[in-house]
Amino acid sequence: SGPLFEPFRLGDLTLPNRIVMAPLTRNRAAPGNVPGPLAAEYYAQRASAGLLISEASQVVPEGQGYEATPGIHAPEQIAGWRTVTDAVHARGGRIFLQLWHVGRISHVALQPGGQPPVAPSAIRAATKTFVGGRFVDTSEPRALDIGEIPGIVEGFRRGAANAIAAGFDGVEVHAANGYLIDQFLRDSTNRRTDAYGGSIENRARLLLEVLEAVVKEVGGARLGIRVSPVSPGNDIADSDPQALFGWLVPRIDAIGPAYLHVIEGFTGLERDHGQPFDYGAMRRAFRGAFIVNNGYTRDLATEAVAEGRADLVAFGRAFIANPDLVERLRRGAPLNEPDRKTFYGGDAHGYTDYPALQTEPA
Ligand SMILES: C=C(C(=O)O)c1ccccc1
Repeated sequence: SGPLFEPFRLGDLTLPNRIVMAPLTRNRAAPGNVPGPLAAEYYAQRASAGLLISEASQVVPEGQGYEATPGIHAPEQIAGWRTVTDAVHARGGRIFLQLWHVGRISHVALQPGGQPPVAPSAIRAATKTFVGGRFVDTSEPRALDIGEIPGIVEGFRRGAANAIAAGFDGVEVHAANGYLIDQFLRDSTNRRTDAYGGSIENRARLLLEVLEAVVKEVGGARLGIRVSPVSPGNDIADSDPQALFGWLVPRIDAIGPAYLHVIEGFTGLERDHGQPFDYGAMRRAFRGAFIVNNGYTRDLATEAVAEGRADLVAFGRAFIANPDLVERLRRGAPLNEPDRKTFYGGDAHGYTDYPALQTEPA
């Protein structure tokens, strides 16, 4: 039934197909930023994916930027995630957790002690976040002191260790979409004059330190990285993304992660957005698995895998609305349309109540 349904070896895992559930923020965590009561059901419903990647989960309290996103830094959060991984494994699934720190994409109301969000430099993002049921302007951040950076790296390492303790099969470092690590990578947001700013090598230092710490903790087989080379979302830009990633990818490759997950174009919008980017060069510079994402259809995904441009294809919105996306793609069945009004926040509606295809009567 086609290239998307060939098994694939990812680290120590055998994925039964090439279809990945992309990380999706759903803002349904319970108080204490614990996974919500429906999270286990939501992920278990989608366990037929080759690989599930969880919603982004903050590694430290100041890494939270939106209401009701789960953490992976407190014991009760680890316990909450354990119910999710147990439910996915009981259905024969495999799941990675996405490790997150939002940096400046936050608001003082979400910050411990109402402090300013942290960032590489004190440059406010021209964007909004969601607090108290309303969209509000992100707050003015403060620049991290160089002495605080080891604490950020430790936060990611600890989060990775906590994710494995919670039963995850691996972790994905979130280096995309204008969040903290991406803010360090780009010269529009990183104006530091110390060893973490200026040259590409300096701007990439935090990411590589995080990857080194996490790979030491969990091993390359259980490590993935997500990047978005040219997406402008969350008010991010760079003067030369091709040079940045041309320098970066061989060094990511040398650390030996199982996969590189690449968002093509503008996250959630057009794939051919703005400046052209040579994704093929990235694919050729990386020896691990290559996951592509953003607006893929069954045909586009089949072509990408058949032509060797990707090993795996991640689907976001399609997985929100189709718990049995794998079966629907296998059959070429029509897909449920996602309801954008219930993407962020709420209850079971638009979360665990999307229908699967009726299986033929036995
Ligand atoms: C973690 C997110 C990302 O990577 O874009 C996110 C956060 C809030 C809403 C949608 C997506």
